[in-house]
Amino acid sequence: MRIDVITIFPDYLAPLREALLGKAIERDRIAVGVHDLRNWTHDVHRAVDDSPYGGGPGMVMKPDVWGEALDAVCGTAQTPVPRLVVPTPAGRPFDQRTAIRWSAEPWLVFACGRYEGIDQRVIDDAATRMPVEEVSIGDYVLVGGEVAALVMIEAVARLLPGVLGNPLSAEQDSFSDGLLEGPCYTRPEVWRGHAVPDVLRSGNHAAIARWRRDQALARTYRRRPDLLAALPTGTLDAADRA
Ligand SMILES: Nc1ccccc1-c1cnco1
Repeated sequence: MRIDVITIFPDYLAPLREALLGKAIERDRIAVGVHDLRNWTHDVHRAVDDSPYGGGPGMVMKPDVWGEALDAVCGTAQTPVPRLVVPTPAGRPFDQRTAIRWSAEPWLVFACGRYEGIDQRVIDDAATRMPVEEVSIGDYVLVGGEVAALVMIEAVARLLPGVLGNPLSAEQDSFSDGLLEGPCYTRPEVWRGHAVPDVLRSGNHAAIARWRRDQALARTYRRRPDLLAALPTGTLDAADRA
C-alpha cells in the first residue's frame, strides 16, 4: 500500500516513522509520502487560506492551492487511482469496518484541512476523478485533520500483512468479533492484593475461552450496548445468552 498525506504541518506526521509502522515502512510493506501544502502556493506569503464567502468566523483553505497539490500528488490521468480521504468533523464515522475496507486499497491520499475547512469545490472536483470519502474519527473538534489521519493510518496499516508482529492480534482485538475486548492480565499472579482470575490459570482452555467471551459480552453490554444491537443475527449462541 501507498499512503500520501498533504498537510501544512508535515512534522505532525513524524509519528508514522516510529515503532511498528516505521519498521513496516523501512521494509517497504507501506510507502508513505508527506507533502507540505505550501509547496503549491505562489505568493510571497505562501497563503493557503482566505476569508469565507458569506462571512463568518475563521478562514477557508484555498481551492487553487489544494487543486494543484492534489493534481501533483494524485496525478490527473494515471493509474491506479487513489482513494482520497478528507478528515472532517462533518464526515461519516470512521470505524473498524472502514479500516478493513481501506486495507485492501493500493493507494490512500489523506488531505488534512485546518481552519474552518477546505473549499468544498476541491472535494467536488476531486470526486470527478477519484473516490473521495469525508470521514470523522469522533464527535469532538480538533484543530486540524493531521491527528485524525494518524489515527486512521494506524488503524489501516496494522491490518496489512507484515506490519504487526503477531497477525493473530489483528483478528482477536476489540471489534474483530463485534464485541469489546474483555480484561487482560499478566504476571505477577497477585499484585497489590489483586489476584488474577483463577480460570485464567486453570489450563482449561475451553473454560478460559468461555470466561473471556462472557467478559467481552458483559463489558460490551455495559459500555457499548449499541454494538450488541448491531451484531449480525445469529452471532450470539445459546451459551452467550445463558
Ligand atoms: N475536528 C476536525 C478539524 C479538522 C479536520 C478534522 C477534524 C475531525 C475529524 N474527526 C473529528 O474531527
